Amino acid sequence: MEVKDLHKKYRNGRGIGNINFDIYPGEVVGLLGPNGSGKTTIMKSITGLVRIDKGTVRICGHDLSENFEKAIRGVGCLIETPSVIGNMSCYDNLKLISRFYNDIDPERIDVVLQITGLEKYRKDKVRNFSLGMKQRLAIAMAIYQNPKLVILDEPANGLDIEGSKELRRIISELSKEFMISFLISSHLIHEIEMLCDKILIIKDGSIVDTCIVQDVKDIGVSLEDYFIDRVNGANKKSIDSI
Ligand SMILES: Nc1ncnc2c1ncn2[C@@H]1O[C@H](COP(=O)(O)OP(=O)(O)OP(=O)(O)O)[C@@H](O)[C@H]1O
Repeated sequence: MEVKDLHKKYRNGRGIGNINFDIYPGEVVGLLGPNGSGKTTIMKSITGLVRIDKGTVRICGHDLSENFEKAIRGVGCLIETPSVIGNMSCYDNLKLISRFYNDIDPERIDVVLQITGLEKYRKDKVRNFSLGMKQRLAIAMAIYQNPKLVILDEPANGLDIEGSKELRRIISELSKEFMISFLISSHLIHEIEMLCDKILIIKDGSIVDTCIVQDVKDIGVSLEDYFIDRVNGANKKSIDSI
């Protein structure tokens, strides 16, 4: 995916501006920034959930504003709370999704249940699921249509240690085995550090830095210190010289 010169201002003057980034196949990219910095607005802008003022978003070669249906077909997303139906079984929630995609063999339901480790709960009512299981089901729903890019807004929120670990396992498997790219926002810096290859640091609606997690580790700086340095506006030399 390719995002160029993206701008979105709400009526109150807040929003995002001059956003540029690429995500390559199989890459896991984190959006890291303080509250109100614009992470959700970026995610909503690139999925057509808010109307952008300026810029281009290309997904799998399709321009989001010119060819919305083709572009969005390549995207699975989980923004805000997972929309699962409690009084239906796990399988039936997926069956409902499958109705939107006549061209996909419904056997894909079994595949996504297996990837997300939910096969043994397939008949269970979702209202009895833990938050981590609901989150896994939401991911199963997001990947049903074989997306090339999955967008997850704060996916580890409220998850316990095991739930977070399982989520990381699923994301890592999908990115490595199926070359699915991910764009993930989080406040949880350690979660982002363990999950992501690349991080976009957002402040006041702009990307103030793009870094490769391994490069930060290689210079011997914690991602936390690196992030604080960037958000506080220190220049690159200050951290490079540590
Ligand atoms: N619908 C809206 N109308 C007006 N202003 C908005 C709207 N949605 C977000 N904003 C403002 O735009 C800015 C960016 O908000 P956004 O929700 O994208 O940030 P965020 O980084 O996702 O925040 P958080 O980490 O708290 O979820 C904030 O100042 C916010 O108050």
